[in-house]
Amino acid sequence: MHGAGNDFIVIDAVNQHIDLSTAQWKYLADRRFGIGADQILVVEQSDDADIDFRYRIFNADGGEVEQCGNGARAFVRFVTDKKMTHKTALKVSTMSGVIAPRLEADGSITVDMGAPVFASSLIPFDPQGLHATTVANDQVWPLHIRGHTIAMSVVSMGNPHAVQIVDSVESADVLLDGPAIENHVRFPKRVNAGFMQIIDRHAIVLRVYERGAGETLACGTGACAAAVAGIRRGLLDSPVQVTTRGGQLSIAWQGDASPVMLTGPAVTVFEGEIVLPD
Ligand SMILES: N[C@H](CCC[C@H](N)C(=O)O)C(=O)O
Repeated sequence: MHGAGNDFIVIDAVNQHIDLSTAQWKYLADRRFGIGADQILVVEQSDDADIDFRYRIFNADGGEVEQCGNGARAFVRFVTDKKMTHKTALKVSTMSGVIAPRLEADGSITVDMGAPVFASSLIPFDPQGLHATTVANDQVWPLHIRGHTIAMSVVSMGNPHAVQIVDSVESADVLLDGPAIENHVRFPKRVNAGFMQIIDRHAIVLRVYERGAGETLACGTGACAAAVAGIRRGLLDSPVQVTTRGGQLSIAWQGDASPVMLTGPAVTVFEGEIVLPD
């Protein structure tokens, strides 16, 4: 499946027992030796009567992570098409809390991704010794990367994001700066690196070098983080249309502790079975 080109293997772990090793997750995600995906999404039963499903996410590097916005839309499409639910509005628990995806009449999917988090310790981000610049309602941090300093907004959507504004996403050094940011010592759990080009107050173009997956064609939580950072900096107004290399996403956020709403497509490409090596 994919959501704006961010591609996933989605596995039903309600009707089969799934307990894979890191090496097996990596094998599944490998585009040459396995099936190939940015992330692997696992659909599990919920042990809470008020929650419809549990949703686990593994990056292509085999690491389990807290949240995946594009994946949440593929999740809804999967459980709906597999008739694992008759609901169109779900409550789904993830490692970072409960999200609420909803299947819209036009086939798009809107996900309440919860409120953004800015406290450094919760990102987690180590600002020690750095002096932030206050820009409207945002704190912008000077991060030293590959011999130059980049002004970063740092925000969590359950997973960590460092977002910078660039003049052009096409000329941005995503493939060199991206991994340097992802693995920067000030992010103890690494970080997703967003490169945002502002078009107007309601539109951006975005590239994201994702933690554990490299550059993807779209990043849902990255689109949320970029829109939130731009709104906080007084440069964007909700809703924000986000153009990614894989398609269009729409983000709505009313500020402060209100939830970030992510809307976009979810497409099933094919399904099948695989015999996993031990
Ligand atoms: N690479 C992310 C997980 C997937 C997020 C992205 N695919 C999305 O749509 O939000 C991380 O390590 O936090």
